[in-house]
Amino acid sequence: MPTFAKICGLSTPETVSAATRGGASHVGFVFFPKSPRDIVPEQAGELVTPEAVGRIGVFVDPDDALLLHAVRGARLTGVQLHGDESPERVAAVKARLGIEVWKAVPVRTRADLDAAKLYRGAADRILYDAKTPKGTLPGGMGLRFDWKLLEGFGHPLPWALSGGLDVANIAEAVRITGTRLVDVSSGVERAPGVKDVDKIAAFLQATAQS
Ligand SMILES: O=C(O)c1ccccc1NCC(=O)[C@H](O)[C@H](O)COP(=O)(O)O
Repeated sequence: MPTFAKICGLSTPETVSAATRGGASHVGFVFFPKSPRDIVPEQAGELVTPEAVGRIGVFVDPDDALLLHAVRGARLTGVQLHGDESPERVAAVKARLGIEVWKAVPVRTRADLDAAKLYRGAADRILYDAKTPKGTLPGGMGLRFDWKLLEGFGHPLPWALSGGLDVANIAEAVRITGTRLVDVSSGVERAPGVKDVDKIAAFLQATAQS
């Protein structure tokens, strides 16, 4: 079974092209002003991707106006909710937008995984990401959690793994967790918010071989 990859936090034609040429199944655009990867929906809309590649917008506790604007402007096929959105809010977003909804679940301990169960029937996919320190960004920090926590966990929904992945650790991450979809941001950057086409290519190649 192949392992698919989402390259997150893209903002230029060159890096989007590196992701799609390298076989990424999804690209991610961040709509969060505090992030160094923040992009306006119209700019994301100009970034061309093949039909088969999912276009996922990343949001932190967005209101409906932002969601609707971004879905249209950036031609999103899905949204990733990376804040404190409740299961009810996630279900309402899904009903309103009618596209795929991913819910990020921050993980540091095994007990954190239980939050994923609350989103059964609300989200389409859980994205397990590393819990970040208070006062910092909720994602895109290059932090990883103990992947062994996922061993034996009964996943309530389709899922993806993220947090601190890079070319050097992707094979181990896939081996330990058995994940079929990974998500990366900092691990394919040369500085926060600055993606590197060679790192994107190397990560996707290593993922395909995992
Ligand atoms: O990437 C950001 O700047 C960001 C900001 C606010 C919320 C979420 C964000 N990113 C979400 C992602 O999907 C990242 O790819 C994920 O957190 C993994 O990031 P990294 O550990 O840097 O690979």
